[in-house]
Amino acid sequence: MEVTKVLHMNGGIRNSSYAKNSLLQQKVILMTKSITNKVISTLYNNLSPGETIRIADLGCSSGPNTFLTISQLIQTIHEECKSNSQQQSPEIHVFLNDLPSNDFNSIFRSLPTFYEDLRKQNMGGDGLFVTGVAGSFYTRLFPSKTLHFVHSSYSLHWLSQVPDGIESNKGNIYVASTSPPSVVKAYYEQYERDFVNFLKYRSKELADGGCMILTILGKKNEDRFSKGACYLLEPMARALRELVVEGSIEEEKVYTFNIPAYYPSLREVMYIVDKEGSFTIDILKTCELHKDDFDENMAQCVRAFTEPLLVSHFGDNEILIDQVFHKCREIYVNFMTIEKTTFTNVIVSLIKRN
Ligand SMILES: C[S@@+](CC[C@H](N)C(=O)[O-])C[C@H]1O[C@@H](n2cnc3c(N)ncnc32)[C@H](O)[C@@H]1O
Repeated sequence: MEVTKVLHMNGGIRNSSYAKNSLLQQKVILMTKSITNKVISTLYNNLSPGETIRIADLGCSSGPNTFLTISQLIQTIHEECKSNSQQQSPEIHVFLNDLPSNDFNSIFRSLPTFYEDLRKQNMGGDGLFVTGVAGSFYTRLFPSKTLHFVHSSYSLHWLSQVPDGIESNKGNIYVASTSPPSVVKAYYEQYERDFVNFLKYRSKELADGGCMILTILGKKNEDRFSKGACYLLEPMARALRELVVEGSIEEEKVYTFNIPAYYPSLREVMYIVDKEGSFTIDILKTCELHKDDFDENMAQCVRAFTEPLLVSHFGDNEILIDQVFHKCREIYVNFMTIEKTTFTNVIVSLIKRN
């Protein structure tokens, strides 16, 4: 599976779209607002007169969350202007990045309404420039020293590829309690390689004093089978195994399906940032979100971010995909009533070392 070609959230605004099934991620963006405000305020106060502030949102996807992130940032800049009695906000250039198969068309179609809403709220719109940037954030995306701020929410747990050497992970689609130690190691090592590349490239692209705030779906502790990730992916693994027993999918097909994602712990994030060395850690913490905090159909939520991967591996068979998620829905209901579902988010605020 070529992840950079295949991976994207379900586009558009149909029932299974990411736009309609991303409440969990929306809650997470709102949770980090105070940290983001603080960082943006500092950046604003350090701008030279007339300087354009350049911000990148990496893994922006499409739908309301894409615009929620930008409007929060713009609002903070406007509030800073007001409190400094400045008549005019600096020009703001926002780069929205995602993989090439992301639904950028939906974003571009929504832009006029977004600008109009900003004007209605007296937050300008004229000095805002939005640019789409298609490409993997595990590669260089921007010229040297051009960005002031990088934001990324719920994207950096995606890997650049399914780790090599995990053929023995049969019947699991991720790191599960029955995965051999070699599989756990391969997943972690792929994560470390990818995150190091991410930090290395961003350190080249950020201007001196530039900052990043990254929110990553993680695990609660060093327990490699920590529940957070299991809540999301284990029901799908069970659904696929049931479909093998029923004869709807070949066993070998399920044995070779693995999700290219890794959910790191706070200590793993800290270790990799320190080891790579381009950034100092300003804030590093975990925040938990409970399923009771948002009303979302988890099977639909998981469908919105995994369907393209399933289609690429099992074929574009709508009946089969419907079957998988029909089973998932039943499994989620049982799974979540037995256990109190909690999602652990690792939030890290980083400042580029000079
Ligand atoms: C769960 S969505 C998060 C979207 C949005 N930031 C939010 O909080 O709702 C993760 C996004 O990261 C993107 N993504 C994953 N790997 C990527 C990569 N290597 N480069 C750029 N985007 C990537 C996916 O395509 C997807 O749109």
